[in-house]
Amino acid sequence: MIELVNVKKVFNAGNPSEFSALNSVTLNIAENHVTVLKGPSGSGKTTLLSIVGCMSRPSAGRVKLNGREITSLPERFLTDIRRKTFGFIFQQPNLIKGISVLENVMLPAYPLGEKRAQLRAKALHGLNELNLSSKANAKVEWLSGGEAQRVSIVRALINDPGIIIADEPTAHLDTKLSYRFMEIIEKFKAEGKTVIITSHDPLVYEAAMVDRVVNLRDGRIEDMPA
Ligand SMILES: Nc1ncnc2c1ncn2[C@@H]1O[C@H](COP(=O)(O)OP(=O)(O)OP(=O)(O)O)[C@@H](O)[C@H]1O
Repeated sequence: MIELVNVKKVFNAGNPSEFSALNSVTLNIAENHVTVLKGPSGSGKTTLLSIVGCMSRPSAGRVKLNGREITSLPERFLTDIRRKTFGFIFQQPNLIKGISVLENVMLPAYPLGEKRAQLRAKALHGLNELNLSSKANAKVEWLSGGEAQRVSIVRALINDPGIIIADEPTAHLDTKLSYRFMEIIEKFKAEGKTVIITSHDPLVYEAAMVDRVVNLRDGRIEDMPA
C-alpha cells in the first residue's frame, strides 16, 4: 500500500547544522495492517511518519502510494492526496480555539465540497460514536485533555480516510483513555483501514491487534520482522 525505497531525510542541508534524520529507509506498509513505528526519542519516527503521510518530502529515495510514485508530485496534488487518503491524529489535538467542537470536526471536509447538512450529520454521528454528543456545541477550550483528543480523532475521520496516521497518540492520555484509544484503533482495523502509529508506549506496541512493530534507531530500521 505504502512503499518507501531508500528514503533519506536531511535537515539544514549544506549548513553546519546539517542533520540526517533518516538514512536509507526501505519499508512496505501493508493495507489493513496496524503498523507501529517504535524507537528512542530522536530516532526519526515523526520524520518518517510525516513522509508516509505526504506532509514532507524525502531528500532522496522514493515513496509509492498504491503503486503510484508520489515523491515528485507538485504540492497541490500532494495536498489533495493528503486530504482524501489520510486522517491525522497528533500528540497535541491542535484544535482551533474560539469555534465549537462540531465546527472543528467539520473543518477538514470543507474543501471537498460536501453538502453542509450531510457533513453536519456525519460529524454528529462521529461525535456520538466517541461519546461526545453533549459537547458538540461546546468551545474547544472548555474540553478536558481526553475529550480534546477524542475530538481530534473524530476530525481525523471526517473525510473517511483509508489510512490513519497517529503520532504518539497516547502521550497525553491516562491508562484508561489509552486503552480506549486502542479500542478505537481496533475498530478502524475491523473496518478495513490501515493504521500507522509512532509510539514508545508498551500499551500501544504490545497490543494484540498490532501486526508489525518497526524499530527505528538513529534514522535506520533496526530489524525487519516478517
Ligand atoms: N526541522 C528540523 N530541523 C532540524 N532537525 C530536525 C528537524 N525535525 C527533526 N529534526 C531532528 O531529526 C531527528 C529525528 O526527529 P524526529 O522528530 O523524527 O524523532 P522522533 O523519533 O519522532 O522523536 P520523539 O520520540 O522525541 O518525538 C531529531 O534529532 C530531530 O532533532
